[in-house]
Amino acid sequence: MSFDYDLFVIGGGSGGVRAARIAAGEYGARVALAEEYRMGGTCVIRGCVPKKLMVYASSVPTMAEEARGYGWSTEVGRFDWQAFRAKLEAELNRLEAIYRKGQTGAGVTVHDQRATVIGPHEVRLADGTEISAKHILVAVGDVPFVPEFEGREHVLTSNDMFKLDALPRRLLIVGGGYIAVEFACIMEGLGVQVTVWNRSPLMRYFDRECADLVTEQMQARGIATRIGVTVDRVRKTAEGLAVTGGESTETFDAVLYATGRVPNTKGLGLDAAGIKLAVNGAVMVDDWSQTNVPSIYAVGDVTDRIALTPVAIREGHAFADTVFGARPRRMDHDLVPSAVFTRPEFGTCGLTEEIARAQEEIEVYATSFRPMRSSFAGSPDKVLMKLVVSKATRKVLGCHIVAPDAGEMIQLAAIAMKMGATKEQFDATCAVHPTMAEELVTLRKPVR
Ligand SMILES: Cc1cc2nc3c(=O)[nH]c(=O)nc-3n(C[C@H](O)[C@H](O)[C@H](O)COP(=O)(O)OP(=O)(O)OC[C@H]3O[C@@H](n4cnc5c(N)ncnc54)[C@H](O)[C@@H]3O)c2cc1C
Ligand SMILES: NC(=O)c1ccc[n+]([C@@H]2O[C@H](COP(=O)([O-])OP(=O)(O)OC[C@H]3O[C@@H](n4cnc5c(N)ncnc54)[C@H](O)[C@@H]3O)[C@@H](O)[C@H]2O)c1
Repeated sequence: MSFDYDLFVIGGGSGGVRAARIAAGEYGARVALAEEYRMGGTCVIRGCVPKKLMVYASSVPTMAEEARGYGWSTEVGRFDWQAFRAKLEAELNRLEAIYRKGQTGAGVTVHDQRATVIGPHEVRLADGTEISAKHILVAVGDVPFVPEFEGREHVLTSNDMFKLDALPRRLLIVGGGYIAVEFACIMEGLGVQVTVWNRSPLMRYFDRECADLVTEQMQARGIATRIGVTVDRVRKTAEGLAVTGGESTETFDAVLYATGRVPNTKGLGLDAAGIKLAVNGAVMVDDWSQTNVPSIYAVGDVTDRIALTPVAIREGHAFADTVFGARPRRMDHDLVPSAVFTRPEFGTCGLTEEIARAQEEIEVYATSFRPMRSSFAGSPDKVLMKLVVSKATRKVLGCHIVAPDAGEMIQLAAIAMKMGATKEQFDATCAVHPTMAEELVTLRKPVR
């Protein structure tokens, strides 16, 4: 049977572009890709990249404060959101062009429109064109989830945060995961009065001690938090958006919902093609990212495994190696490190103390202190370095860091953990002095 292409990729985000580029560029496959919005996907256009640039912008007042602590007579001045937004848009256009060039340069045919699946080897583009392919890769990502309540149409999602006409004076953020706490710190840094409402403690699935320290420091910076509350309704009034949760009503200029994301499979034709979906719409795949329909694979957030860009990229790459490169490779989802870009940052890899303790006997090594840099500047900020160690094997099961640049530090600690390093091997590594990270190799006695 002959097909128009060897591979048709639906979605030009982290997972899709990597798979398409490797299949076409390295293995010579005939590949087409459809993207309905902007090339690069969530990470490049409305996720990691613009978010991190906003993190940098929002960190400047803290830097200025610190500079004063070091003897500089500096004032931070006024933040110009319009100027920043114009630069951000130019940067995203530049990156989008690079991603597009990466595809066309590798020989991928790009269709700038929506595609849906109409059979095991067939897709239909929004303009009605039908295309056949030996393999189809579903890499459509996920979309913000906003629960049902009265006034839901008045709230924003993370997609809107990069395009605001003006910064709100008073912002309510609902949720307590990555997106909620990152935007809380960003907006506070940009001068917005921020309140966070969540039904459970912030960063619930993270190491409790670390999540609590990040929460305390967010509160110390002036971010108001209300835990154990859900929103009943949002009403537009002359003063702003009146939000009612439980007994009380407060008024804000904008409300951001960051209550998770759901797989983007609505209307994609997957059930009609016989593909098994989970209850939340996620595409069910095996370790090779293959669905129950052998010609159709899926990678990235749409599979609801670990929703991070480097994971989507590796799943896409492993798929291309396996199917087109005759190099069978599976993505290893164990010990994937990540960072929450709060202020201070929170880097994490492996098991939380709570999960590890439920599984086996452990020792916990931890230290919390005011680092030299902030202590000299007169800032109360504290850092926390923590190792969770198996009593039986001595392996470091979890490493959790709350500190400026914790994302950079956890990347390196994760290499040792992936190699199976024991606590004694961490200890055998000589410290770099004076640094914060040296504490990771000088934690002598367990605290628990
Ligand atoms: C605010 C925010 C911040 C984030 N920060 C980080 C971070 O700091 N670090 C990190 O690792 N991860 C971060 N993430 C998560 C990261 O962005 C995702 O894990 C990653 O983008 C997933 O890649 P993907 O290929 O699965 O999907 P996506 O990148 O979402 O790509 C899917 C693409 O498919 C397109 N599409 C969908 N349906 C169709 C269709 N039918 N036809 C054609 N095209 C279609 C979409 O337009 C989209 O471009 C963040 C996410 C958000 C929302
Ligand atoms: N730095 C990073 O790596 C980074 C940054 C942003 C996003 N991401 C990825 O994107 C994913 C999505 O982020 P997110 O913050 O939207 O989701 P999340 O799953 O991290 O957090 C969702 C939050 O919403 C709350 N919630 C869920 N349903 C609710 C409801 N019906 N009513 C009230 N509250 C509700 C949950 O209790 C939780 O606090 C993350 O899991 C992560 O994988 C990663």
